[in-house]
Amino acid sequence: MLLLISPINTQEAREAINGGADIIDVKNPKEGSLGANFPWVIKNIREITPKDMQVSATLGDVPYKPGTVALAAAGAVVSGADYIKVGLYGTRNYSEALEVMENVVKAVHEFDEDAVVVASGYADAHRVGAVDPMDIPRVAADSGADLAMVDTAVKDGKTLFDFMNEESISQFTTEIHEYGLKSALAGSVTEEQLPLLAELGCDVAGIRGAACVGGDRNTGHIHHEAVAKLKHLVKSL
Ligand SMILES: O=C[C@H](O)COP(=O)(O)O
Repeated sequence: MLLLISPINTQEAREAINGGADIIDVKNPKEGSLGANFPWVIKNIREITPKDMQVSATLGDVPYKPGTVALAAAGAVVSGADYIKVGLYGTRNYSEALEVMENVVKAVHEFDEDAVVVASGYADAHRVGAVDPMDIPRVAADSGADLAMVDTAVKDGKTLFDFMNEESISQFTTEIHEYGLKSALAGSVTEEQLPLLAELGCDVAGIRGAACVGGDRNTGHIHHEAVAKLKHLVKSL
C-alpha cells in the first residue's frame, strides 16, 4: 500500500516529502474535500519534489461540466502534476460521471500519456447528491482512468467507515482489481485504521488530517514526524 499525503503549500509539501510520503497530493481544503489549488502552487511543489516521487493534483469537487473539468485537468498536467484526481461531486449518476471522466482522461493524455488519472467518489455521496460510490470502479474502468477512489465529501469528523462497511469497501476494491486497476481510499482515515484498509485491498491510502499536528486537517499543519510514523506503519503492512 502506498501513502498519499495532501499538503496545501510548499512548506507542507516539504514536510510530506521529508516524512517519506509516496505521493504528494496538492490540495486546497478551503475549496472542499478535494478542493483544487492554484497552478503555481502545483508548479512550485513539483519543483521541490524529487523526480521519482509523484505529484498529484486534485481538480476539485467538480460540477457536471465536462468541458470545465477537462480544461482544469489540462491545467493541472501543464503545471506539473502527474497524478490527477477528480472528485465526482456534481455528477449524479454513472453516465454523468462517465462523461466527465472520459473527457478528463482525453485531456490529460493530450499532454502526458503516462499521467495517472483517478476517479474519486464519496462514501457519503447521499449527503450531497453525488454518484453512488459503488459505481466508481465501473466509471474508472469504462473511462480509461487508472484508479477508483473513495473519500468523504463532508469533513465533520466522520470517517470512511461511518459510511461504508468492510464488506462494501472490499467489494469496491475487488471490483476495481478485477478491471486490472488500483484502489485508493480516504476519508479522515486514522493511523489505527490503516491495517484494516490494507487488509481490505487498498492500494493507496489518502491522508491529510492524521498527518497534521493535532490531527485537524483545517487548523493543523502537516508535520514530517507524523508522516514518517504513518509511512513506517504502511511499510510494515
Ligand atoms: O486524498 C485524501 C485526503 O486528503 C484525505 O484527507 P483527510 O485525511 O483529512 O480526510
